[in-house]
Amino acid sequence: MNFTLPPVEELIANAHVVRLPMRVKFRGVTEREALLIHGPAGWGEFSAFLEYGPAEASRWLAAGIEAAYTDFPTPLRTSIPVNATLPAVRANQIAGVLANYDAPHTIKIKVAEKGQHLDDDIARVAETRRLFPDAALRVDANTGWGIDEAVSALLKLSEFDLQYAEQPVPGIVGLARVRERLRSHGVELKIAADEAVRKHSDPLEVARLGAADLMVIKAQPLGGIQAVLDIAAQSGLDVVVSSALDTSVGLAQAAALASAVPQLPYACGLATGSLFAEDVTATPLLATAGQLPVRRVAPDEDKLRTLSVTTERRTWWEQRVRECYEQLMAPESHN
Ligand SMILES: O=C(O)CCC(=O)C1=CC=C[C@@H](O)[C@@H]1C(=O)O
Ligand SMILES: [Mg+2]
Repeated sequence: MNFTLPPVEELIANAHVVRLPMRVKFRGVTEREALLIHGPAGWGEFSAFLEYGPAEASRWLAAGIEAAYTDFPTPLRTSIPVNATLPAVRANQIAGVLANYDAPHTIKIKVAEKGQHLDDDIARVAETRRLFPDAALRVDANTGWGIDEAVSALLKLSEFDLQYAEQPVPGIVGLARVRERLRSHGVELKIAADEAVRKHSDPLEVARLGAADLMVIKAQPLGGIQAVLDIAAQSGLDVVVSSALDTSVGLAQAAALASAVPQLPYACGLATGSLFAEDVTATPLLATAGQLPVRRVAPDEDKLRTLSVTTERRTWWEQRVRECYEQLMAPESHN
């Protein structure tokens, strides 16, 4: 970390825990909990997914503290081109979900959802292509396929003209295999690494092994803006800055990260504010015509009140902050 950790009691004293309802199920959740930290530089977000243990979640805490205690970097751009994100909904729900985004020019479609089949993915991608004939389409399987399955699925899905496929299979070597196998079929579909970057002990391994064409990078999961800018610079790969399904406070940090990345050849996955039915401010960070503004976000007091969680959940989050803080204080911490 490039800043001194404030005392944990100070973090807890200045924290608010909220729960936001979502318009549509995403990543298996219909509600999203987040702890927001108020600090001298503004607001930060700590919203590691509930199932993550302290080692992984501590990077998210470092990011939240960074946002609350340090200034955002000097922006190289004032707005960020963003994609709409389409959860693994049925084909007849697509138009309704995408109506929550203002004129998207790029759409990321979730595929390989547990309990669904390749036919569902084909129907979803085909219908999205029918509705948006000129949009750039990409798919994200979140490691949901095996190698053979990924190759046959992507051979079929690439008929709809895909910009890239994100994390079709688990691991780093798996990505490289899928990429090679597609090429041996004459399909030059680009492969993006996401989980292989943010969940791996070494986020640069993908780049070192040349396992993917581009990297998805996220502010909270990778420990904050400065940590991610270092990873991006060292990787030498093209990057796509994506959200961690954050509230508008976390999205502001992610947009600040995207604003400071030297090259942004692809739209970023930062339009996820549109997936929420409620946000922490009456002026949430939403995209207009595929562009997201770069600005700080402070939650509204009345939203903090109406969206606040039960005492029991608040206690759970406080305990989690303490456990993650311990990790950040540990001498072996890589953060
Ligand atoms: O990249 C996007 O378009 C939106 C963000 C997004 O897809 C995700 C946000 C949070 C958790 C992840 O499962 C998921 C992703 O895999 O990229
Ligand atoms: Mg992904």
